[in-house]
Amino acid sequence: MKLLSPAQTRALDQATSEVQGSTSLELMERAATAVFDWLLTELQPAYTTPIHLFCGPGNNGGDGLALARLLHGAGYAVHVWLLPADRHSADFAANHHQLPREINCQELDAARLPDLPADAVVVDALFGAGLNRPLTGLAAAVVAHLNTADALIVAVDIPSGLLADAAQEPDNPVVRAQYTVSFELPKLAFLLPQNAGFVGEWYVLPIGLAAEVIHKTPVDNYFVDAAFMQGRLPARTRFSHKGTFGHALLLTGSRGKLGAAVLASKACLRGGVGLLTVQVPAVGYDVLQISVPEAMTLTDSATDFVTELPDLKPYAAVGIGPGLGQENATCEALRQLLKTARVPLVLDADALNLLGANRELLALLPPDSLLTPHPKEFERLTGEPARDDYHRLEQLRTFARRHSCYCVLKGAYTALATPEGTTYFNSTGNPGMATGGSGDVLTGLLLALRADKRLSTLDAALLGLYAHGRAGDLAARETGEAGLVAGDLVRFIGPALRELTALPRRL
Ligand SMILES: NC(=O)C1=CN([C@@H]2O[C@H](COP(=O)(O)OP(=O)(O)OC[C@H]3O[C@@H](n4cnc5c(N)ncnc54)[C@H](OP(=O)(O)O)[C@@H]3O)[C@@H](O)[C@H]2O)[C@@H](O)CC1
Ligand SMILES: Nc1ncnc2c1ncn2[C@@H]1O[C@H](COP(=O)(O)OP(=O)(O)O)[C@@H](O)[C@H]1O
Ligand SMILES: [K+]
Repeated sequence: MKLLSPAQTRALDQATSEVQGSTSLELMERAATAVFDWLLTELQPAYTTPIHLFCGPGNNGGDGLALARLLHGAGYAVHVWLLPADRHSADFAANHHQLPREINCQELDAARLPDLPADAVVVDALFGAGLNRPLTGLAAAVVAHLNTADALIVAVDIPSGLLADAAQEPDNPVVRAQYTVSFELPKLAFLLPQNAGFVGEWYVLPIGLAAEVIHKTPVDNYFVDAAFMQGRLPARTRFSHKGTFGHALLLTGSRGKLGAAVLASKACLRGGVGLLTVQVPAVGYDVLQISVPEAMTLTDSATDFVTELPDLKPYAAVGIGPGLGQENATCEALRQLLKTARVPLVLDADALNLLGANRELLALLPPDSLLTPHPKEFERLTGEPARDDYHRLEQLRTFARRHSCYCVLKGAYTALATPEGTTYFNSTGNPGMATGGSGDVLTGLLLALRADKRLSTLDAALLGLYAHGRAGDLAARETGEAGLVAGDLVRFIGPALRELTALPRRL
């Protein structure tokens, strides 16, 4: 799915009306009906549940008024609160006109803001995508009032006061919703940790906006969902052999961190690599041979950490980082790798920390390298703390462009920035994956996919991120989130990849 800017969303609304020969008022009715259906299905309010709709002067308020009419028509107890304004949008006015007289509808007054009991549902339809400045005065007072209430808050399109795709001052008034119900496409704001307390759990409801217009709209940001990924992994042909899927080399492990080596190795094998060779310090030889018999093991001349590079000729891709440690000799091996590698590289964990501590090495990164930092590792890479999540995304884009690499920023909606300036946000995964070793599993899986010559760098990265999160979702069904450990992810890589495999062509 594409992530559109507010200006593009407005243009899409207009183009939809033109292409479909419908009016914007009809579009508003579709939007309100979608929220109505969602409310009844997901929240299942009792007929006695008080539903308070707070409506602003624009089309977001118009959505709220149309929703109030639909809820009232279905027999629910609604109360409409209007934010006084000099000007109203035409579709607001049309829906205001259509509001049945029996509905209790009042203007908001700062001196007498309504009581909102804990069992009430509040619908926040004050401001949506049209927000162009921080809320002040009565609007700000209403937001503060909603935020102190115990009622359940459902934001229409976006919590009022929040910008759809840009940073704002931390103390700007913004509604803290439990649910946000948006239309057709998600908004960038929903994907950033700093907004989680405002957005709550979010839903995107299809309202039939023109698919052909969305298709033609150029964007920098994508939300990677199942439809986007379906069939991206080519099926294996009958006569495939080990060579088809590549021979990967993984440089990993140090004393006390061989678990990372084992997890990454297992993930690489489950990711479908043809052959895997793992270079570990001597202390890791028995561990690897016994835990991962499918992998070949090379031992370093050093006992406790990796210091050497084997001859790189046999390998289709090289991964480095999990459990590696940051010894000087390891850094030299990394430098050697960056200088000599002519095949795809996947760099993670301590390999990134070494890059951060020796930033001159960044100039040696071969083009199309894949880096997988979490936010702290990313900060070490750039050496500049991010002001907020938007700034960090900007840094990510700049980094990927400047170093011609594919850079991942791991988290709840892991972002992948490409050298061309596009950012992809992964949709799979769950908080159960916030457990030691999850990242090592990702590195192994990505290494397997980079060794597969059938895949572009972008497809390998997207498949790896999506399948890793999906493996987490499948695992959590069995273990629950708290009980999930990184080894469980390994078990579900196969099923996750199977879901993404292209079906044979049929007539
Ligand atoms: N996406 C879709 O497909 C569909 C979208 N639909 C709905 O339309 C919504 C967007 O509606 P919208 O453009 O009328 O803007 P909205 O957010 O109601 O603001 C209204 C006006 O408020 C003003 N204003 C701005 N900031 C302010 C502030 N801080 N304090 C005070 N005033 C402020 C500003 O006017 P100004 O004062 O600048 O002239 C602005 O124009 C969208 O979120 C969704 O709910 C559906 O109906 C159909 C399908
Ligand atoms: N709340 C979450 N939702 C989805 N994925 C998550 C969440 N928390 C962590 N993850 C995923 O788990 C992995 C953790 O990686 P990392 O921080 O490197 O862990 P480690 O260093 O312990 O291996 C990342 O791929 C990240 O995207
Ligand atoms: K809103």
